Amino acid sequence: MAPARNGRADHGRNRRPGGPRRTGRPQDLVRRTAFDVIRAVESRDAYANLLLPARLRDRGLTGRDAALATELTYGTLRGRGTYDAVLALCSDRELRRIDAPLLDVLRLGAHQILATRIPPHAAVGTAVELARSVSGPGQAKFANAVLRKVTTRDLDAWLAIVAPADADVTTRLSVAHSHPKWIVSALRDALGPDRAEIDALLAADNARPRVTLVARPGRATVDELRAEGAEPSSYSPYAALLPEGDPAGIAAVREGRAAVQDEASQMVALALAAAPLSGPDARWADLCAGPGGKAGLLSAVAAGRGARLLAADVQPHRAGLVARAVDARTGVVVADGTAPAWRPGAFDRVMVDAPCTGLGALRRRPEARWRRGPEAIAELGPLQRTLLGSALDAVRPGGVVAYVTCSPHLAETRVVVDDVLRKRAGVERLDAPSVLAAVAPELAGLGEGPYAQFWPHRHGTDAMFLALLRRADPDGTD
Ligand SMILES: C[S@@+](CC[C@H](N)C(=O)[O-])C[C@H]1O[C@@H](n2cnc3c(N)ncnc32)[C@H](O)[C@@H]1O
Repeated sequence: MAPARNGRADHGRNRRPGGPRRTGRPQDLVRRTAFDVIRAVESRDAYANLLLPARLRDRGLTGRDAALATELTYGTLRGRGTYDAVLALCSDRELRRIDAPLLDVLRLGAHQILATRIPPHAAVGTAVELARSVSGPGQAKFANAVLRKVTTRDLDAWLAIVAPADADVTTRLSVAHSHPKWIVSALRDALGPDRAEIDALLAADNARPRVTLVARPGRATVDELRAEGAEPSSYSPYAALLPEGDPAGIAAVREGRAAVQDEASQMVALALAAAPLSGPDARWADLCAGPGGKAGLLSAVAAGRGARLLAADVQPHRAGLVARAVDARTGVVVADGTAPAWRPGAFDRVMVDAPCTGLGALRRRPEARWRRGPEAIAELGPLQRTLLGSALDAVRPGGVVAYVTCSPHLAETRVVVDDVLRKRAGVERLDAPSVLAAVAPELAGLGEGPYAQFWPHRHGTDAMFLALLRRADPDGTD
């Protein structure tokens, strides 16, 4: 059940030596910081994962203080759907009539009361102080009344009321796991009818993801990462898990020889490199390369095989990030993949990691689920289809295209591939689960094929989708 009860927060021990007092005062810097980030996310579409580290730095919050501020920010953003359902029952005002900043204070308070170990009286006290400084004394009284009601039950007891067992399944799951209904429906469609599995998936979306590193082959080794505290990982031969600490503390990461990269993201790049093809195998391309996760791995694998990668992105600053992730042999260009600057059939292997809703990475982007609605699917569909078509034009007969999304939504995955292939003869679907299993034999649970779908609750990775498509080669032997 969500929100995750994984809070390790202990407000009594979060005082910075010589810093402001932390409890019950407006200068409670930890909660203020969490509030400021939550507000910026809600009011000006800021990204928590970018803004929070900057605010922590500005305010000199480190160690336990930084960990608490991070937990409160992410936990509140993730759990918003559940907390709003509880707050609606505890408030004599409709939530839409509450000032937006005050509502954020209430959500932050509800998170502390229901999903952390912070004693309820301290959670209420600090939230009321925050409400006073944000909205004035009258609103602080209101916040006090609402949050005191929240303290009358624990999370399970509230869930029994706001997400009762006899409610319609999508509604119950949506409230209990704090996901918008349209996302619950889409995930159920993609995952299949198993009720326990959808529960597990939604819970996994609310858990903190582990930090996975990639040792870019030829530039760093997994042993080197392990010597600096990383642990073995399950699937990718280049992956290691970092149980704690800052990845930037590892020399290979600082030097760009290793990086933070989800393991499914590594595996889909390795699957493109491993897909069987006949004939030359020297020219590879990544049409949507920014910020360079998959291109960084592909360029290193290509270098080891005497091949060369061309990495493109339509956005100049993202192409700039790619240039920092790849080796010097790799070409990096600012180019629109739908209006290619390369001749047809120029490449042997092509990656198209299409822009998508990112529904497969909800663990990492706590606010993402509230940011866009189902209309995003329709908006992205034409671009996804055009990019896949361009990739199929860019690969030579006999060459292979990987179509990848960090989303399991059927309308962004198999429906896109099936639509494009329906209008195009001479393209074969390779069995992506088998190709992946050839890279990592213990990898299972990716679906029946020919497409492969990773899942957070099964694989501990993002929900990444992979289709491997090979152009027919009239002269080939396959
Ligand atoms: C899902 S991200 C790619 C992530 C990347 N492959 C990685 O592993 O780090 C999609 C990228 O496609 C780029 N993009 C969007 N439209 C594009 C287009 N028409 N041509 C090329 N790139 C495009 C975006 O700028 C974005 O960087």
